[in-house]
This record gives sequence, structure tokens and C-alpha cells, in this order.
Amino acid sequence: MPDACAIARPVIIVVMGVSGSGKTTVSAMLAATLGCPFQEGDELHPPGNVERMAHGIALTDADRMPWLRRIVAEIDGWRARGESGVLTCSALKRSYRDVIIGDRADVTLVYLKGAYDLIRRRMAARHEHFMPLSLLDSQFATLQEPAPDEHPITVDVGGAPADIVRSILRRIEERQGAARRPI
Ligand SMILES: Nc1ncnc2c1ncn2[C@@H]1O[C@H](COP(=O)(O)OP(=O)(O)OP(=O)(O)O)[C@@H](O)[C@H]1O
Ligand SMILES: O=C(O)[C@H](O)[C@@H](O)[C@H](O)[C@H](O)CO
Repeated sequence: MPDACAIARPVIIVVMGVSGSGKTTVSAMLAATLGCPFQEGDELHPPGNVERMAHGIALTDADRMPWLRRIVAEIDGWRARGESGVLTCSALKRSYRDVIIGDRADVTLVYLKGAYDLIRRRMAARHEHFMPLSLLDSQFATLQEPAPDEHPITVDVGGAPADIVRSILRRIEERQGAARRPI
């Protein structure tokens, strides 16, 4: 594992991707390695949203808006207090990321990218989660992958969680090093 101490703080990381891409698994490990708070984005959904998803109903833009507002409040709380944090949010559309990240240059976007079949298999093997497998198609249909101007750290989810975390940390460290180097 790269030395997490080498990463300048505060560092705020939003981990995005479709349901089942590994946001919770990777983010919890990332936050533990960095020794900073971890916020599970799903916990910020209004109860009606979770109920809809549990019944196989995909969320609309309007359903997601109050959730995104709670997410941005969490992020801005960390920023105002000068704290670090890792937060999961599917953030499937560019317009959602514009709300939660926008021009907040101090927030790093990590995109967990995976093929449909792999994620489907992982979701099918996952139990005790409200999200039904039937909603995976709509997750992929809604997904707008982050564009280069969003400066995402894109990681393939085919590897083991520890390797994914290692790769994220290495890339954050490289970025911070590049930002510090004189031109
Ligand atoms: N890199 C990985 N290798 C193998 N299995 C993984 C990996 N990442 C996650 N998993 C497994 O895949 C399933 C989905 O992962 P996880 O719940 O972390 O995804 P998620 O993106 O948080 O999903 P959701 O948005 O639906 O909450 C879990 O059972 C998890 O243990
Ligand atoms: O925007 C959405 O459709 C939702 O946020 C979902 O992505 C879920 O929160 C999560 O991924 C399911 O566990």
C-alpha cells in the first residue's frame, strides 16, 4: 500500500459508479487507510427513495435532487472545517456531479468503472441490500461517464479492492506531486 501519510490533507474524495461497482467496499477501505471519515451516500437518501429502489423503481432527477443536496452539504461541511473525507455517490449524470462537485477544485472524483457482466455477477452474489438486480440496466442506461474536464481518477474494478485502493492512492499522490512541482 502506498504510504497514506504521503498524501497532503485535507483530501476529499467522491467515489462514483453504478450500483454494485464497489463504491462502499472501496471507499470504506480508502477512508480507513487515510484515517478519515467515510460517508455512505446511500444513508443520505430520503426514505422514499430507498423504498422506491427496493420496489424496483428507478429514481428520477427530481427524486435524486434532495439527496444530492444532502450530499453537497456533507462535502461543504468537510471543506468548511478543513477536514478530509471519503463519500460514495453513484453520481450517474454529469448534471448531478455539477451539483456535488462543480468547481470545487479541492474535491477529487474517483470513477469505479466496470463491465456490465462483472457487476451483474457481483450484485447477484450480494445479499441483504435494498438494491434489486433488476435496476442494474437503468443504472447503466443513466450513467454518463465522467468527461476529461472533470479530471476523474478512473479505476477498473476487475481487481481486488486492496489493489483498487492502492491505485487510487498512488494517483492522488502523483497528482499532488505534479501540482507542487515548479513549472
Ligand atoms: N473489487 C472487488 N472484487 C470483488 N468483489 C467486489 C469488489 N468490489 C466490491 N465487491 C463485491 O461486490 C458487491 C458490490 O459491492 P458494493 O456493495 O461495495 O458496491 P456499491 O457500488 O457500493 O453498490 P451500491 O451502490 O448498490 O450500494 C459486494 O458484494 C462486494 O463485496
Ligand atoms: O442514483 C441512484 O440511482 C441511486 O443512488 C443508486 O445508485 C443507489 O443509491 C445505489 O447505487 C444503490 O445501492
